[in-house]
Amino acid sequence: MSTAIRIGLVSISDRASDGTYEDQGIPALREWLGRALVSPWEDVARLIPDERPLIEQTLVELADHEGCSLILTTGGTGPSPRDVTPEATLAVGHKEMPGFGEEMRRISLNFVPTAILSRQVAVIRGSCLIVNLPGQPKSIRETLEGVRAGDGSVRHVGIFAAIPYCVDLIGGPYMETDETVIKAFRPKSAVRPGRP
Ligand SMILES: Nc1ncnc2c1ncn2[C@@H]1O[C@H](COP(=O)(O)OP(=O)(O)OP(=O)(O)O)[C@@H](O)[C@H]1O
Ligand SMILES: Nc1nc2c(c(=O)[nH]1)N[C@H]1C(S)=C(S)[C@@H](COP(=O)(O)O)O[C@H]1N2
Repeated sequence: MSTAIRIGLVSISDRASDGTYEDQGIPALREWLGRALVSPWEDVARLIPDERPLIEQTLVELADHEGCSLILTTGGTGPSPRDVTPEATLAVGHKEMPGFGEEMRRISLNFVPTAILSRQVAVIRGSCLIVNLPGQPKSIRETLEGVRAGDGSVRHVGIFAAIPYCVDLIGGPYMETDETVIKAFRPKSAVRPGRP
């Protein structure tokens, strides 16, 4: 039995956190991970406003004290004055992982021309990978799972395909996925015997 990975889910929204509307970020993240992951996992969820010190403090708490190997944030990546998630993420990161942001913007352009307005980044802090997703709840599935053709075949692979191997490389638990949702890619040498 493999160790359950702890995944931080951080919804960053002024209006969801003050009750103006119901938060759909954390439910959407849970729903997608529930379909995508076949190995054990548990989440540590936080709903917070777009306040840079609070975002930094939350990311540090989840990475350093809650034992999260992966944190997914949603919201606050756009150009508005209150959108500061990328700045907070970069401030707590030890190493930037630019490929995630680049690839998410490419994937998202298949859905909306305003994809280029998302300044999303990803970083490694210690043994935790932190990835920003946009705030629109539907963008969670779009970026993690990618683009499908009308017949369900994959046209553009989602960024989650690269996350299990990245977590391996930083010392986290071995994550396995349901390949009908997202196929995790690992080099052959990194695939554990008896596992996909
Ligand atoms: N947590 C959320 N729950 C439900 N819908 C959301 C959430 N976050 C964002 N949205 C929707 O996605 C849109 C774009 O997200 P964005 O992060 O830019 O929010 P915003 O316009 O800065 O406002 P806020 O921070 O108050 O959610 C929002 O205007 C809202 O319609
Ligand atoms: N996949 C996907 N990416 C997306 C979107 C979307 O609907 N789907 N919305 C875009 C829009 S309209 C904005 S303003 C930016 C920033 O969103 P955020 O401030 O909610 O993080 O994400 C962009 N990326």
